[in-house]
Order: sequence, then C-alpha cells, then structure tokens
Amino acid sequence: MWRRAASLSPFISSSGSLIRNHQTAYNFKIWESFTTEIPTQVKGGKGPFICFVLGGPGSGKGTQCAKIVKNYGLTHLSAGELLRREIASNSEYGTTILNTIKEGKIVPSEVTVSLIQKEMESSDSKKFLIDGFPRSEENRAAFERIMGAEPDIVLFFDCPEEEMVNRVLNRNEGRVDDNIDTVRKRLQVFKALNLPVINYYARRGKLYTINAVGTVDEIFEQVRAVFAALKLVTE
Ligand SMILES: Nc1ncnc2c1ncn2[C@@H]1O[C@H](COP(=O)(O)OP(=O)(O)O)[C@@H](O)[C@H]1O
Ligand SMILES: Nc1ccn([C@@H]2O[C@H](COP(=O)(O)OP(=O)(O)O)[C@@H](O)[C@H]2O)c(=O)n1
Ligand SMILES: [Mg+2]
Repeated sequence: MWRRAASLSPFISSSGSLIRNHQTAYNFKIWESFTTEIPTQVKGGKGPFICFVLGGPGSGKGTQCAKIVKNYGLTHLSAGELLRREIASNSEYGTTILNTIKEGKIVPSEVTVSLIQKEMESSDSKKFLIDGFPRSEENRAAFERIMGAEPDIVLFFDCPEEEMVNRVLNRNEGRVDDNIDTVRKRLQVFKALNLPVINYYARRGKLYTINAVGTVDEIFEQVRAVFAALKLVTE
C-alpha cells in the first residue's frame, strides 16, 4: 500500500519543506518538491522503480547509496563506477572517458546511458538506485529517449562546496579526479549543468532534498524518512 509522504514523516512537513530549518547550500527552493502532491501510486506502469541520486562531488552519494542498498535492497548503479570500469577494461571508449574524467567534464551521454542500459537489462531487479546520473540535461534527455523511462524519485544530497572539497581531497581511493584542480572544475560543471537538472525534478515534484552535512547516520535518517514515507521499496 502506498500513502502520501506528507502525513507520515517527521521530516516532511505538509507546508512542503523536507528538512525543517535547513538552509540549502545552493539556496535551493526545496519547497518546490512538495507543491505537487505525490501521486497516489508510486509505480503505475510496468517498468522498474528508478531512483536517481544527485549531488556535487563528495556530497556523499556513494556512501548513502551503500546504506540504501543494505536497508532497502535496491540495485546500485553508479555512473562513475561504470565509467571507471570501462576505462579499466580497455574498451574502445576508455581513453576518451579517462580524459573527460580528468578534466571533470561529462562523458557523452550515449556512452553512459548505454552502460546503464546494459546493467539494467541484464538484471532481474525491479528497483534501481542510479547514482551520479543524470549530470546534465543532455544525460537526462538521452536516458529518457533510450530507456523510455523517467525516475520515480530523485534524491539530492545538498552540501556546501568547501565540505565537498574537503571530503574529495580526503577520499583516498586513488581516483585521477580527486585533486584540487579537477574538483574545482567539477564544481563548476555541477553548478552549470547539474543544478538545472535538479531544478527540473523539483518542478516535477520528484525531488527530495537531503541536508548532506552531519554524520553518515544522521544523513541516512533523512533518507530513511523519505523511503519510509513513500513505503515503496520495502514490500
Ligand atoms: N557525512 C559524511 N561526513 C564526512 N565524510 C563523509 C560523509 N559521507 C561521506 N563521507 C566521505 O566523503 C568522501 C566522499 O563520499 P562519497 O560517498 O564518495 O561521495 P560522492 O559519491 O558524492 O562523491 C568519502 O571519503 C566518504 O567516506
Ligand atoms: N553521468 C555521469 C557520471 C559521471 N561522469 C564522469 O565521472 C566522474 C566521476 O563521477 P562520480 O559520480 O564517480 O563522482 P562523485 O560525484 O561520486 O565524486 C565525473 O566527474 C564525470 O567526469 C560523467 O561523465 N557522467
Ligand atoms: Mg560517488
């Protein structure tokens, strides 16, 4: 059974703000997410449930996705991981992808969507967590065109820039893009190309903005509130 979020979660007020007293890092209009009532059925059609996970570099997407997987059993597809795997496999696109990532730019959408498509089509899962995608309007349009699907919900991990920079520089995963020059570029790309996508989903009433400052567990409590309120993936 699916119920409206507004009446269920302490984090989601009926006046429309997801996290009370939360000043967003990008002066984001989080109330927009709730000006549209959430549909009475989360998944009306035949396709799988799709949750996009967005946020700047180092905002904690991957960390929170791991907890979502553990608690709710969604299948996690990280666009960045799929691209890094492609580089490691010496595919024909490997060099282009590597150079694009080093520059902090966005890999052509057809490449990324086809990697996501392959994973989704070879999986039996009915619920996907797609992390770090769509990074641009072009990504978004390509996914809709190629997959013929839209996300059911979008989580946005909203984090101040300096916090993101600190986290990335301390990530220690040996990534070619975790250095100060590339991070600065990625932040510019995030603001120029990804914020418009986030705004788009806010206007569509699909966006859930999470305050990404705090401990991992504190942040996950906000995520839990969204999933609990939607009652969509635990049954
Ligand atoms: N709430 C948090 N507070 C401090 N550090 C965090 C938090 N969440 C994640 N991190 C750390 O910050 C870095 C970036 O997190 P990650 O999940 O990889 O972010 P993203 O996927 O958005 O780039 C990692 O080293 C991670 O361990
Ligand atoms: N949809 C995507 C996702 C990632 N990428 C590339 O992969 C890089 C790393 O993405 P990521 O999602 O692993 O990075 P984080 O935000 O997790 O730090 C991005 O900076 C882009 O260069 C892309 O081009 N298109
Ligand atoms: Mg990540």
